[in-house]
Amino acid sequence: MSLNSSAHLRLVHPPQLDDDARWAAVERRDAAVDGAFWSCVKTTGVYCLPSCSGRPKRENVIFVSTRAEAEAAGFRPCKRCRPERFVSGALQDRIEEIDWTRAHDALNAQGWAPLGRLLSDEDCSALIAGYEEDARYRSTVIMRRHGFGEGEYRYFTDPAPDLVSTLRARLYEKLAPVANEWRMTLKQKRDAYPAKLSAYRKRCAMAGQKRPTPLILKYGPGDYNRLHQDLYGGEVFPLQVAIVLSQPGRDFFGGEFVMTEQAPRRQSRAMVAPLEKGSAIAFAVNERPVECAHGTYRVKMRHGVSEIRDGARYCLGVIFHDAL
Ligand SMILES: O=C(O)CCC(=O)C(=O)O
Ligand SMILES: [Fe+2]
Repeated sequence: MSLNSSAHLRLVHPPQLDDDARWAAVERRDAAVDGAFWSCVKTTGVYCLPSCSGRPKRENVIFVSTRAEAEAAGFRPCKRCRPERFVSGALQDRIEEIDWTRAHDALNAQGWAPLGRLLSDEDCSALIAGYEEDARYRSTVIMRRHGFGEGEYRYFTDPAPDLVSTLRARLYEKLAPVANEWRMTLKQKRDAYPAKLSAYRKRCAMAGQKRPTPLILKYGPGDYNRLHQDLYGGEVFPLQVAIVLSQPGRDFFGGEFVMTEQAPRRQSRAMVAPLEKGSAIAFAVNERPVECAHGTYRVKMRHGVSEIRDGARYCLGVIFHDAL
């Protein structure tokens, strides 16, 4: 099975349609142009795929080219056609389409940011099927043996499949500016994070951290992941990404992605991130700065997964520093 995300491309270069052609496509409910544009319905406040079964009036519809534009204008995803679930095109383009300004604001405000759907059903299935292929992995961890929880995970060997390498390299570039901002705010002595993952991995290697950290986790009924921090040595990139590969409420029940934050002299706060199949979350690995009237303080974050009550839950973890 191919893990190359271009194997199931639908629209690599969406045709540039004028508004009349867009409206004609909406009238025919043309799934072939899904992803090429989005129709926002002023009367209902939702935005839709061209193939949506809804029947808006022409005068109530405006067209936009990206979901970020629709959301910025205050429109919500339609409950019928679920435009937030739609994925197509090259993975790089999906990553570009994320509203990174909003993600950066969320990371600064709460230490985590939903990135929306990044992987297609086919991507998720390929990664899950690949879990059984020993040659892809450098090691397997049975969580109980280390007191990490119940379940297991496997670290990809180098080079990881295209999909995983692309995700890691491109997401790194988007998150490095936040990492550098946090480094400055927290007055850390470490050098600036380079713009490219390849340069950062060289730095990890100089610190003796040479083993790749992207992994797939697999949980069954009764399994869970204790609150933890993914630190693998002194070299730390302060953000990481997780992508759930199974659909909650169908493939598994329970198994929520949980985070806690510990501020100085405060009780911990718990946060739960809603994650659908294929959707990604970026979050703080260990510390993040919080600015207040008196200056800046440091908050510690941990993450884990609540008990899976039934079914199977797989997750792709993308950590940017390598391991000792
Ligand atoms: O299974 C999950 O959602 C959490 C995975 C995790 O701990 C990680 O990606 O670092
Ligand atoms: Fe983790």
